[in-house]
Amino acid sequence: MIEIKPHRFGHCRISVPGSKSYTHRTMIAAALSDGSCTVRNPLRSQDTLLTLAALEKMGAAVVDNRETVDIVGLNGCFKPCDESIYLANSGTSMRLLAGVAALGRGTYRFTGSPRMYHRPIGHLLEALNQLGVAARAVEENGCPPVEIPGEQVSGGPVTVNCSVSSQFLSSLLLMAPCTPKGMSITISHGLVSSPYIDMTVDILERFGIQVQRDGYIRFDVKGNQTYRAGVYTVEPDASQAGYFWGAAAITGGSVTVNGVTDASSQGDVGLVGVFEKMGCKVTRAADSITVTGGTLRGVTVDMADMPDMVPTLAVVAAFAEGTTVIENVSHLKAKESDRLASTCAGLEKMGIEARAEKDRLVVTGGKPRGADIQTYDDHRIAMSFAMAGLVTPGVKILEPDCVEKSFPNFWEVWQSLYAA
Ligand SMILES: O=C(O)C1=C[C@@H](OP(=O)(O)O)[C@@H](O)[C@H](O)C1
Ligand SMILES: C=C(OP(=O)(O)O)C(=O)O
Repeated sequence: MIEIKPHRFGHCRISVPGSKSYTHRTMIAAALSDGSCTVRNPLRSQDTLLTLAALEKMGAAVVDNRETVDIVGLNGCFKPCDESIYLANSGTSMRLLAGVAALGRGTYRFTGSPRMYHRPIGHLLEALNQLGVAARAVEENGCPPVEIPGEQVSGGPVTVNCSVSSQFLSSLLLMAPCTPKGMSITISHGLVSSPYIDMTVDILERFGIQVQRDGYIRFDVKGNQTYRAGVYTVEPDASQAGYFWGAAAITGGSVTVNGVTDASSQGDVGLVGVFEKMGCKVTRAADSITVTGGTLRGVTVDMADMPDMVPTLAVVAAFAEGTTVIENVSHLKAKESDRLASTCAGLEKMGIEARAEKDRLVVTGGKPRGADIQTYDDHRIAMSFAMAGLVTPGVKILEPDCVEKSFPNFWEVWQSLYAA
C-alpha cells in the first residue's frame, strides 16, 4: 500500500520511459527481420520483457543490454518451441504474437494469468482460420490459452472484426508481409483504438514494409517483403505522460513531459486536447508538451481511440465542475480489469458520483474524500488514482506494484513532483 501525500507544485519537468506499444512492435519486427537489430530506449517492463522472452523462445537471438536490446531476426519464420509461452496479462503480447506465430514451424501454445483467460481473442482466431491456420482457443471459449500451428501460411484475403480490440488487426498486419501471397485485410464491425493501427503501420514502414490502405477499412500488404534490420529508437510513452499532465490539471500546477509531441502516432497524446477543453492551458513545443492546470469543467468526449486514458480522464473529471461523459468505451470491459467497473468503484469510494452505462462512463465532479483504492491488479487504476491523492488527503493505493506491468519506476518518477 502507498499513501499519496497531498502536494502543490509550481513547475515540474519529467521524462517517461519508452512507449509500451512501440516497444512490443519494434521487438516483434526485429525478430522477423533479416539480420541484426538494435532497439534503443526500449521499455523494460513486465509486459515488454514477456514479449522479448517469447521471441527468444521462438528462436530469435536476444541480448538485453538494458539501455538497448539486440535482436537477431529470423527472416520471417520462427523456430519450433515445445514449451508453453507464458504472457501473464499482456494483451498486446498475446494478440500480436498469436498472429505472427502462424509464420513459424511447429505449434505454439500461449498461456497467461487468470485474467488473461477472460480477455477475448476469438475474432483474431477466426481470421487466422480464414487463412487456413487451425488456430484455436484451448477451452473453446474465444479466450486464451491459445494454440497456433505454424503452417507456413500462404496469405490471401481475410476479414476481421475489430469492435473489441485493434490488436487483432495489428497482429494480421505484422504477419502479412512475410506470407508468400500477401494479405488483403478488410475490417468488419468497425474498429476501436484506431491510433494503435497507425503505430503498427508506422513500424512496418520504418522496417521497409509497404502497406496500402483505404483509411481504416482495408489494408493491402504485398507478400514476400523483408523486415529490414537496423537500429530503431522507441519514443517516450504518451500514455504514461498522461498521469503527470493529469497531476498538473488537478493541482493547478504545471508539468512538462520531455519528448512527447503532437507529431506522434500515439493517440494518447490527444488527452492534452481534452484537458484543454476542460480548462487547462496546453503549450506544445518542438520536443515537449506542457499542461498547466486551471479551473476545470466537465466535458462530453468520445474516447474510443484513447481507451487507456479513460481512468486518467475519469479521475481528473472528479475534480471538475459539472458532469463529464466519456463515450464509446465498452471495450474497456476487456482490459486488465473491467476498467469501467474498477474506475467507478474507486471514484464512488471517494464519494464521487460515477456510473458505467452500456458504452459510456459518466462522472460528476465534486469534493472527493480519501479512500483505500482497490487496484484490481490494473496498473492504470493505480497510476490514475495516485493523481487524486495530490489534492485529497488519505488516498491509499493498494497493491501499488501492479505498475510493473508498464512503468516499473512510476513511483520514483512520481516523487519528482514532490521535489518541484
Ligand atoms: O496495440 C496496442 O499496443 C494496444 C492497443 C490497445 O488495445 P485495444 O486495441 O485492445 O483497445 C490498448 O488499450 C493497449 O494498451 C495497447
Ligand atoms: C490494455 C493495456 O495493455 P494490454 O492490452 O497490452 O494488456 C494497457 O496497457 O492499458
